[in-house]
Amino acid sequence: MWRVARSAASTFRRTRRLSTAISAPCIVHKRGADILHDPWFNKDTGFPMTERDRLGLRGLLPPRVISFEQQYDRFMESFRSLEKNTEGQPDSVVSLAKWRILNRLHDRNETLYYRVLIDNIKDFAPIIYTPTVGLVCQNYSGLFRRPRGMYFSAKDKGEMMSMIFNWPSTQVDMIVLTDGSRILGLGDLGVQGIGIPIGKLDMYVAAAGINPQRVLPVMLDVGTNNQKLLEDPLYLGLRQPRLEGEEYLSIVDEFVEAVHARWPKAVVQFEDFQAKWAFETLDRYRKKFCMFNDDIQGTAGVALAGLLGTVRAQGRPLTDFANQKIVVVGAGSAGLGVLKMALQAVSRMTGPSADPHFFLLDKNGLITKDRKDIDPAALPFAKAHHEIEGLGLQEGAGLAEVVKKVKPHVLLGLSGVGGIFHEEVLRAMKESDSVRPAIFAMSNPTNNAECCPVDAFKLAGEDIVFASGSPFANVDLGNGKIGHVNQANNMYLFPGIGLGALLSGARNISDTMLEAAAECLASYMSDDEINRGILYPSIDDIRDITAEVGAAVLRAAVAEDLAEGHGDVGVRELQHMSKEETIEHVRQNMWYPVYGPLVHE
Ligand SMILES: NC(=O)c1ccc[n+]([C@@H]2O[C@H](COP(=O)([O-])OP(=O)(O)OC[C@H]3O[C@@H](n4cnc5c(N)ncnc54)[C@H](O)[C@@H]3O)[C@@H](O)[C@H]2O)c1
Ligand SMILES: O=C(O)C[C@H](O)C(=O)O
Ligand SMILES: [Mg+2]
Repeated sequence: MWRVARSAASTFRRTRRLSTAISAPCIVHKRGADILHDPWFNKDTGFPMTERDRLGLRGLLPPRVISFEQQYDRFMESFRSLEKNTEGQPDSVVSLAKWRILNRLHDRNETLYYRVLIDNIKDFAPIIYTPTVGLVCQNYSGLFRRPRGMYFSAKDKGEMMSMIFNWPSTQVDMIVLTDGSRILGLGDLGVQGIGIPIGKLDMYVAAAGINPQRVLPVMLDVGTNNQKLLEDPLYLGLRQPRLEGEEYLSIVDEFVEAVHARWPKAVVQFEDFQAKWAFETLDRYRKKFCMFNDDIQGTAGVALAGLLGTVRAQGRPLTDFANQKIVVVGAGSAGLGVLKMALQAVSRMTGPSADPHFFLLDKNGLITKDRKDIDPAALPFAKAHHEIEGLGLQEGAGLAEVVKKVKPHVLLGLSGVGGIFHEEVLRAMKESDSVRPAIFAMSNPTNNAECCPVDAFKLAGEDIVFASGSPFANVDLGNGKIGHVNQANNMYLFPGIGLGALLSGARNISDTMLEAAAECLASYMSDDEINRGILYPSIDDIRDITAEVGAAVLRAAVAEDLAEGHGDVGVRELQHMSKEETIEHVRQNMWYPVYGPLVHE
């Protein structure tokens, strides 16, 4: 008989049971082996005898009943031995091995999977989410064993309204949708991009407590322009170039209508669409449905919270944000989203005639009003001749030159280009006009980060504030000093935005709701943390910060008259909740994984 040691290192949290999690019976329409093969209901050896009798499971399992806690410890032990056994092997091999062991558990027993994920989020987020999820997407066709989520392809035109009813769950609250055209900084990965909605929704379950039976990852396969994939005999997506123009939009329209016909109150998050479609679809749907684009809007809020934290770290009042010189590298969905929200923040501080000191670069260098065929979305941030002539800058100036001449307070990268903040650029940041310059290398995954923190602290100086999109270890600066590495990733906001929108029953997601989310994150950190260069909470606290962000978003929806209520809780009730009551209400509505009694019907 195997024995599971109750090791002191067990992370199983007995005290975390939330009152709503104390298991209401769960109705199951299956019996016997069908239950064991359904990860939503399966408890493996954890089925108590009475339940085995009730559900026709007697004899289908070994006789001994193993507790949830023992199962948990056994999984963690196999995970830790896998870590030991793969020591010294290439990072990609180790990461994929870790992803496989977690994915197998996900496929078998969702309750246990989400419990280990929640309790060990710091260790497991980099596997199920960024950066390993990028590697999984790159290798998806080879890794594919079981489907997860739904696939709507260009060949399904005219069928989507009936296809949506193939999804087995009666209720869906949260949908993450991609067309695979810009997966992290890895480009067009076609159908293989489904890994991103799956990873994002895992974060929704772990951070926002969305019931995993009510999430739906979706791939909209309109083809791919990735030649390597088109030539790969194992590629699982449509082997055709991407649809464009009206043909493309008609597919997205049909999907969105089908979803809203079946689940009118589901929140839809658009993720990793190439910039032109990211902006176009956001414009097209945001007033009609409860949706948002995470790369444009979620990222903007997280970056703004970090930028406001940077002002505090400099010992300046928040209103000084209006005077910060910020160089943004990358004028795509993320970079433009950040600048738009930053501009709104400056306008709130200084009035409509705000004149922020933002400099925007894309692959052709500094963007000015002299740029030919300028992207209209970049126009508000393009520099006029008179604004830069004193600095000796002109259209298309390179990054190193811009940094040397502008001496920015903040250098923020959302370019997708690894290492673009090279030595010359980082050394130039040492001459910044700020006492505490900030470097945000926000591109994902790890190899696409604009620089690594070791180089940043070494070349730009130990006083910098540093943030990256993918996780990196803190830097040992010697003399007992630590260079803190923040993870500026939209995971700090999208779960709360989605949860707040859902629980308010918002008709749509307004700028005010998104501002409320960003402000909540910005004010979460104490002065002491900020002084130590810590801009965001530890990922261990992600459930807590998500409850607060969710409440802030909900309250903003109510204040703006966008809320229609959710479930038994109507708008009136939401209106009468204090801030603390709203946070408690949000917490009470977060799903938490425990084995509840199963009742057959
Ligand atoms: N940390 C986060 O939370 C977060 C959120 C969203 C996006 N991202 C990351 O940001 C990156 C960009 O995402 P996006 O959606 O904006 O992509 P995008 O393709 O829409 O935009 C990329 C931009 O970078 C510019 N660029 C390319 N090469 C450049 C170069 N050599 N110098 C300067 N600019 C260059 C392009 O011209 C374009 O404007 C991706 O790596 C993505 O993973 C991170
Ligand atoms: O997925 C992430 O880690 C963040 C962001 O949405 C991205 O596209 O890089
Ligand atoms: Mg994204």
